[in-house]
Amino acid sequence: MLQYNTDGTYLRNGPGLWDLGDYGFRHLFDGYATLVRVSFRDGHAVGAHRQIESEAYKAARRHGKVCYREFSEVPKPDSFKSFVGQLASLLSGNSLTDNSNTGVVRLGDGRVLCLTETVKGSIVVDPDTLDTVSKFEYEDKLGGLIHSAHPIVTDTEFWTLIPDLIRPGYVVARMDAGSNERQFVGRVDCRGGPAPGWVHSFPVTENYVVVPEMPLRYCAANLLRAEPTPLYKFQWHLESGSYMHVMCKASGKIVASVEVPPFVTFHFINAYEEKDEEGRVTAIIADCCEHNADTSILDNLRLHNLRAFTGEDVLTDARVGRFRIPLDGSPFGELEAALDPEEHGRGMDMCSINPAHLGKEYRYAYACGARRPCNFPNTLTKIDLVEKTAKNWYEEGAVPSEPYFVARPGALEEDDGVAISMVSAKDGSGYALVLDAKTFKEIARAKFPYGLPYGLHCCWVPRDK
Ligand SMILES: CC(=O)/C=C/C=C(C)/C=C/C1=C(C)CCCC1(C)C
Ligand SMILES: CC(/C=C/C=O)=C\C=C\C=O
Ligand SMILES: [Fe+2]
Repeated sequence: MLQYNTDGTYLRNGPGLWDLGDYGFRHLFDGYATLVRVSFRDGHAVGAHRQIESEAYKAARRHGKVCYREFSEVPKPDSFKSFVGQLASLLSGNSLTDNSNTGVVRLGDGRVLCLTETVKGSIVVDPDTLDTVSKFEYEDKLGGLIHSAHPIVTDTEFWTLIPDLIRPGYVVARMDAGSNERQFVGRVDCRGGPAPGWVHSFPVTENYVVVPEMPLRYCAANLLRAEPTPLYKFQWHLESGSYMHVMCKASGKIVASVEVPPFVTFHFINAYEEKDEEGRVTAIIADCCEHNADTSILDNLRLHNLRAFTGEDVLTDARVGRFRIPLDGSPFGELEAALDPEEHGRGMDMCSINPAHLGKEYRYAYACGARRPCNFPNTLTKIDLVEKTAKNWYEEGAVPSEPYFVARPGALEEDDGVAISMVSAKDGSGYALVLDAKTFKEIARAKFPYGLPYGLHCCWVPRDK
C-alpha cells in the first residue's frame, strides 16, 4: 500500500526498445519510445507500460530493421536510395523518424502529447490506456522538420523553437491551448557558424523567450552520413562563438544578443527576470544542466558505455550553469556554476522544477546527480539555489530517472510536494519512488513486477482533469 494522498497519473516517456531481432541499436537516444504510467489513487499505485506506435516503430517491427532515420542510425544499404534520393527524402522529411521517445506533456486542453526532435514525431496518447491516439498535426504554414524536443507548456499556451538549417537561425512560435496552429512570433538569426546550435530545450521568463546558440551545431554533412560520427548529426564549432538571444514574447523583437562562454547543455532548468529597485528588468538569469563545454557526454550515452560499468569514474563533470544576460546593451553575458558542483557529485541532468515558478524567481531544482565512481548519473538531487547546497538520494547500484516534481494540491511553498522517479534497482527490478520534496526523504515506493528500461521525461495528469 502506498501512502500518498495526491491522486493522478505520472507518465514517463523515453527510448525503451533498442533491439530488432539480432540487431542492436548503439545509442541511448535511438530506442523506440516506451511510455510508463503510474496512477495514484486512494493510496494505491497501479503501473503499466506500452510502446508508442509510431510509423518508425511499426515499420521496424514489420520489417525487422530500421526503416527511418533515427538519432544515430539510418536505414541500412539494402533499402538505400541513391545519394540524390537520400537527399530528397531527407529534405522532404519523409525519411525522418517519428519515434517520439523524448518527452511527454499535458497540453492546456488536456491532450497528452509525446515528443521528440522531429516535428512529425509529435504523437497524441491516451494517458489511461497508453494507446497511441493520432499524430498531432500542426495546422499552420510554419513548416520545419525539426524543433526543440522540449516546448514550454502551460495551461494556456505552448512555446516552441524551430531551427532553420537553410538560413541559419531559429523561429520562435506559440500556440494557444486547444489549438493545433502555431503562430510565428519572431526570428533569431545565428551570429556564428554554418548552422544553428542544437536546441534540445530553451527557457522562458514571464516576458521573454531565451534562444540559446551553442557551438554544438547541426551539421548537414553528418545528417547524410550512413555511420554515426562521435558527435552524431552535430559538429563542434568553438570558433563560431556561443550566444544567448532574448526575444520579447509580446513583440517578437530581440532585446538582447550577447556572447557567452562556450557551453554544452541538453536541458535548461528555468529562467527569470532580474530587476532593480525600481522594478526595471536589468538582466535575464537562465540556468541549465551544463556539461562544462565538453561534448563527450553525447558519445558517453552510447549503450556500450552505459552497459559496461567497470568501477572506473567515467561520467564527465556537469554543473548548474547560470547565465546572466544583461539587458543594457552590453555585448557579453556571464556563465558560472550556480553552486559548487561537488554538492551533487559533479553529475547534473534530467531536471524539473515546481511549474508554478516557471519563468519566475525560484529556489529549488530536482535532478539526477552522481555518487562517484560512476558511468551515469546515479543519485537524485535537490538543489537549493539560495543556500547553494544539495540534498542527495542514493541507493547502491540503482539508476534513477528524472525526479519529477508534483506539487501538493493547495501548496503554497515552492517545495511542498513530491519528487517522483522510476528507479532501476541493482538486481534489475524496478520501482516508482516517491520522495518528499521538502526533506528529500522516501515517502513510498511501488515495485513493478518486472524491470523497466531507463526513461527520460515526465508529466503529471491530475485525476480530476
Ligand atoms: C531522445 C532524445 O533526447 C533525442 C532524440 C533526438 C532525435 C530523435 C533526433 C533526431 C534527428 C534526426 C532524425 C535528423 C535531424 C537531426 C536530429 C534532430 C538530430
Ligand atoms: C540522459 C541525458 C539526456 C537526455 C535527453 O533528453 C543526459 C544525461 C546526461 C548525463 O549526465
Ligand atoms: Fe530532454
